[in-house]
Amino acid sequence: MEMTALFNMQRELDAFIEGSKEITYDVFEEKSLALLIELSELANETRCFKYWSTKGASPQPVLLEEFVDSIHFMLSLGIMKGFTCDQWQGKKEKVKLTTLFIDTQRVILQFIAEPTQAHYEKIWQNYYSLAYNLDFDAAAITDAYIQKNQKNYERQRTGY
Ligand SMILES: O=c1ccn([C@H]2C[C@H](O)[C@@H](COP(=O)(O)OP(=O)(O)OP(=O)(O)O)O2)c(=O)[nH]1
Repeated sequence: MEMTALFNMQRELDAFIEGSKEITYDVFEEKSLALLIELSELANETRCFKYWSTKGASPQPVLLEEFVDSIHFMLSLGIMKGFTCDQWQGKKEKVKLTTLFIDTQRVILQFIAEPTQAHYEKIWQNYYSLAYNLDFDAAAITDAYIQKNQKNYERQRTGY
């Protein structure tokens, strides 16, 4: 998946948010924690680990919105550190979701401890697997990203 357009949209959104909230300090840790939380919110909506319950996953649009919140913070962290992901690729392999969520938490924590391009790419690969295992295709992700990106502007404008 081609990512240049999304990186550009994210750069503009970040500048808008940081301007409107007058952010003058380094928010790398804040964005990193936000990413971990968005990942957990997605896991929670899939309910994949809730062996104690018979209730199923939330509807696909709910999962997709949680997913693209993570994508916002992934793009944003890359922009902060000068890292890219020109072609988003990964494995097309059905795996156990719970294991994949834990592994993704692990690679995010690795990146936070040591923010390198290699660690950054590893997170993108995990998110590719998440997308594949949750049946999101490139077009659906792009559409949902654009929609949430617009919503984020509206929220800033309405004093969120
Ligand atoms: O510098 C930033 C800060 C935030 N966001 C975006 C990412 C995400 O899409 C949204 C924050 O997530 P969410 O919408 O879940 O925010 P929340 O404050 O947790 O929402 P709620 O109060 O509805 O739970 O803001 C950015 O893109 N760049």
